Amino acid sequence: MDTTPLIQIKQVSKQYKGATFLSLDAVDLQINRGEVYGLLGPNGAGKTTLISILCGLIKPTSGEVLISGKSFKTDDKEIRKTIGVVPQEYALYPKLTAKENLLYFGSMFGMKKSELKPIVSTHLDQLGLLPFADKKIKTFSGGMKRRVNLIAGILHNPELLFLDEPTVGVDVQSKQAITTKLQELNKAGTTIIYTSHHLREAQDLCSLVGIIDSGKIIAENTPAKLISETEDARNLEDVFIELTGRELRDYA
Ligand SMILES: Nc1ncnc2c1ncn2[C@@H]1O[C@H](COP(=O)(O)OP(=O)(O)OP(=O)(O)O)[C@@H](O)[C@H]1O
Repeated sequence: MDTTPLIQIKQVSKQYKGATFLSLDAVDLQINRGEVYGLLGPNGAGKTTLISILCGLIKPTSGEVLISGKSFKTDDKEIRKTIGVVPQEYALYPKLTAKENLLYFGSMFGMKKSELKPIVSTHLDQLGLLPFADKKIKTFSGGMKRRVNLIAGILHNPELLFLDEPTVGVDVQSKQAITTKLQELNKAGTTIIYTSHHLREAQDLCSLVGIIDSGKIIAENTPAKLISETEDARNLEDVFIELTGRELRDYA
């Protein structure tokens, strides 16, 4: 069995061009296979920045990221085959149907149409979307688009899946369909790293939680340990407020 940590983040910092501050400040993190890791933090904490670096979308200013011991600097293509990315913004074409979108995204992973068709149908079915497979995305609700967005990231059965707020702005039914699907993927062996502002959801879903604030990881543990080790905390929201404070985090 491969005992190399799936993700190693060593002293990763990020200062965007023109910025006067660090969006990530010397982050060290190690994530093992099989985890559902929730990256939680207030607005502007650095969650999207960290996840974007981990999936190779942007480069850190300094520090090192290793995925299965490999670096994007030398093994970019190889790493990309093993990861799936579900971004915060929809990556879907509104004028194409759900099925057409998914066949297109699957082809980007080098998958053949004949191979893709049954995979697309299975995922659409499991997420309650099979009756809408041939309808254009522009007619879909937010929750339906989020579910198609998720499928687009998992067609190639990635070993490691990154999701940036996969349940933002969806109704309870869609939220449940998405979290159930994530649990099934994890059971089947996919390691999941995701960001969310839904702390109740993260408490139920995550095996490990990292709380990030001002570009630094300020706490990391299982949800149960974080709750039991924080005085008077009844849930993850209490822990979050205790660690990050009540002050509003508006930024522009
Ligand atoms: N492209 C960019 N250029 C300059 N600054 C940026 C850029 N993207 C993000 N930032 C800044 O970096 C900091 C971290 O932003 P990031 O989007 O990673 O936070 P977040 O935790 O994902 O926030 P949210 O919960 O609001 O999505 C913020 O101060 C943000 O303004």
